[in-house]
Amino acid sequence: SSSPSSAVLQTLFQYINDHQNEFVQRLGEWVAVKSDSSNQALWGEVRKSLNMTSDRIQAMGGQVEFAEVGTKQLPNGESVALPPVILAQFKRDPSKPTVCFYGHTDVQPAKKEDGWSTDPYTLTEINGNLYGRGATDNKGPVLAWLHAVETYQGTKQEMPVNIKIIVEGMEEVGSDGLAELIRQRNDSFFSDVDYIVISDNVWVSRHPALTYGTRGSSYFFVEVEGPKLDLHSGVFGGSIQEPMTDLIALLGSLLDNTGKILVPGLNDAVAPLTEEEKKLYEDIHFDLDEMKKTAGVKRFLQDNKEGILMARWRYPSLSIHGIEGAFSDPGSKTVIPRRVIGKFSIRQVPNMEPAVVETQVKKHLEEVFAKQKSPNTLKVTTTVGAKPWMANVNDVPYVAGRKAVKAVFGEEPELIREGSTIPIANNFQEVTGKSTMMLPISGHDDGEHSQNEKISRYNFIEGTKLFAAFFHELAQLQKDS
Ligand SMILES: C[C@H](N)C(=O)N[C@@H](Cc1c[nH]cn1)C(=O)O
Ligand SMILES: [Zn+2]
Ligand SMILES: [Zn+2]
Repeated sequence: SSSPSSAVLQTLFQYINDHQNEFVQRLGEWVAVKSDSSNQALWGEVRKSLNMTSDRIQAMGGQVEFAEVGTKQLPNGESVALPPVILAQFKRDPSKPTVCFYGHTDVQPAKKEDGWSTDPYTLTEINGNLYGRGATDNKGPVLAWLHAVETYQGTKQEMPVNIKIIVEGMEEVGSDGLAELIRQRNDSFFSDVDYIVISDNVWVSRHPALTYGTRGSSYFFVEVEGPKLDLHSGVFGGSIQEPMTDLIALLGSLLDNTGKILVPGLNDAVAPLTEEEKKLYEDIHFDLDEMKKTAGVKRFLQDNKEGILMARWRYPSLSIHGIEGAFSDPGSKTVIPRRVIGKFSIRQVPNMEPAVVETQVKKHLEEVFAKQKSPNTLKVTTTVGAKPWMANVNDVPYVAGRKAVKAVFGEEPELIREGSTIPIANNFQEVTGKSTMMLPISGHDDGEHSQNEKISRYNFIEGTKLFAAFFHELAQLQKDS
């Protein structure tokens, strides 16, 4: 239509189209930084990615504070300073609503030899897709927010909202220190924030979506220690109880072949499924066969859309991730590892409590280990402990989000939940009491955490338009109220 509102949006969208190559090039510069937070040796790169974010914000006239969030104790007892968190803001107009967007510039590990078709740290465009570690999780979306602000400046349009920004570099390992920072700054940085918006998850189909729930997560380390050094299996095999045998028994006791978690009591807390909730799954677009193809699996544990979405969104799941200390190189070394650490995580849903889950898991593992009658020692520790998060889809930012999706994509968004975890989402809501929403721009097949992670040029550029339109729609809602 030719309303003044749509004229503003058309001007913004034109600028984004005209500058898309510049935006993609900048994403390439960001992806080139190996900001893998899981590897402490790469925290310098994490800091570099935060510095690049800060430079961009400052180039647009924003003020940046690098907030220190304390130290992390390493397994060897040493304490190291955590990468800081960016708290940024632009000049404030008290008559306008304030949006604070949150994102992260750290990434999951990636090596070409893991099976990537291109170098993970060289953004490579193939058939409209931009491949690179962090392209979608979460450098692309963070840049898209900044480009949306830049678009208002570039088109000389007045910013319709005030902007605050939080960017961290430790999300992939559980957002160390961030919850405490939010508590400390609740009465200062957050006091004038109206809405917190996160864009760190994916759609479930080719249709745009708004997300109103995420699962929580607890990460477990199960350590079994035996002999004082690795031993020859030809000499000691058969005469000692091997730590790896104990660990396999422990890990094997956690879930069955239907995906059911076998830790006693754990499933009891799960919120019951209501008829009303059941109906919500019917209209979601989700192509089971395409999903199978994308993931390269022969079948899922559930044979219908509703079953798969419920397993992803509203039921807990347990995944075993690895065994530290086990022989994992190619070849056939005949060693008995002296100490092994099994790693698994449990995704948590409403109404589960990470602290209760931790107690249940520890009790279960201790009981299984007791049955092993092992002379070895068992140690169970946890990290992360993130709660699930749920929003009210009638809140103002969801209304603005719907209008913005309509303006950019010409359709209504799907209302979805997310199986992954954004550790800080629940803290934002509980500590600040501010309305928190998730506005994803990443595609359902972007492969977060996988080989060949990507964001499509379409999602990156239309996503930038979505954010620009979101600012506009949010301000319009305030004017209309
Ligand atoms: C959804 C987000 N992009 C993400 O990948 N989050 C991580 C956070 C996490 C949870 N446990 C440890 N890190 C995830 O869901 O794996
Ligand atoms: Zn992420
Ligand atoms: Zn991630």
